[in-house]
Amino acid sequence: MSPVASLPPPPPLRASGHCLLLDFDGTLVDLVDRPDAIVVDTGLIDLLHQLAGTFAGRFALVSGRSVAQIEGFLGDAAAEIAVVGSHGAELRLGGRNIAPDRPPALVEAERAFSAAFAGEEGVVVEVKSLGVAVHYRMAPEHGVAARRLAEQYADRDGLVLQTGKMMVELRVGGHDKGTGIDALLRHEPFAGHMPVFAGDDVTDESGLALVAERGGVGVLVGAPRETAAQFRLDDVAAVRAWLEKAA
Ligand SMILES: O=P(O)(O)OC[C@H]1O[C@H](O[C@H]2O[C@H](CO)[C@@H](O)[C@H](O)[C@H]2O)[C@H](O)[C@@H](O)[C@@H]1O
Repeated sequence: MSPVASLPPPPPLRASGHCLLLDFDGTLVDLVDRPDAIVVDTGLIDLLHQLAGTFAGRFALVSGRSVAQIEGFLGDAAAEIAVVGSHGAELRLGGRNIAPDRPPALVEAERAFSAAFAGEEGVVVEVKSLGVAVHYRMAPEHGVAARRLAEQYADRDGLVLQTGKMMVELRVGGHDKGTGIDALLRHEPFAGHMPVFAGDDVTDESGLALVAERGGVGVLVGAPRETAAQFRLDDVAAVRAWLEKAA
């Protein structure tokens, strides 16, 4: 881990010998109040198409969202891109999906979250294929209660508690973005290529650490913090400007 210090911006992206892996929320799209309210503009869709071509298919999104959610946001563009979803638990590559079963305890947690926060304005319960999250960006005063409730369900059926930006989540354990990227790099066309990964959240740190271990390029997006990344960009706009130069 690098101490909190100023990291330089990343070098220009090179497709030759590299593969490109990008976090989604906070890296490619700006964070907004509600998980379903992100804006995927046509400029982003065009950029993703171009990057898939430039990297000859060695291009993946690595997200805490499920593969199905990413596909829903990207539409046809998703077909050309590999997706590591659900914090590393799911992999969709070449039209094939690899994912564990949904544990029954997630259904119970989903019911408990929905009951606890029903009618609480500003709290959003997000149901995912391998996780359930409580978002309190619009009502931060509910953060402590959300975490306490999540703690009650953590460890049931192997669920783990995952914190994120203004949210707490219960998700299938045994995976993280590092293990997800590791799995991806074992498959063609990614195998044998140096990974470049950019992400903003603490959940991206396992991915940044894995990439650093492999001698790849890790880019922290956002304010300086302790990180395994070697480079930093300020925000989504800076990430997109960096990607556009390569596309
Ligand atoms: O790994 P990521 O692709 O960065 O996904 C992480 C989480 O992103 C989403 O939540 C975050 O973005 C929301 C929309 O901007 C925002 O309202 C929320 O506060 C953020 O935490 C998504 O909803 C989660 O499922 C992902 O795990």
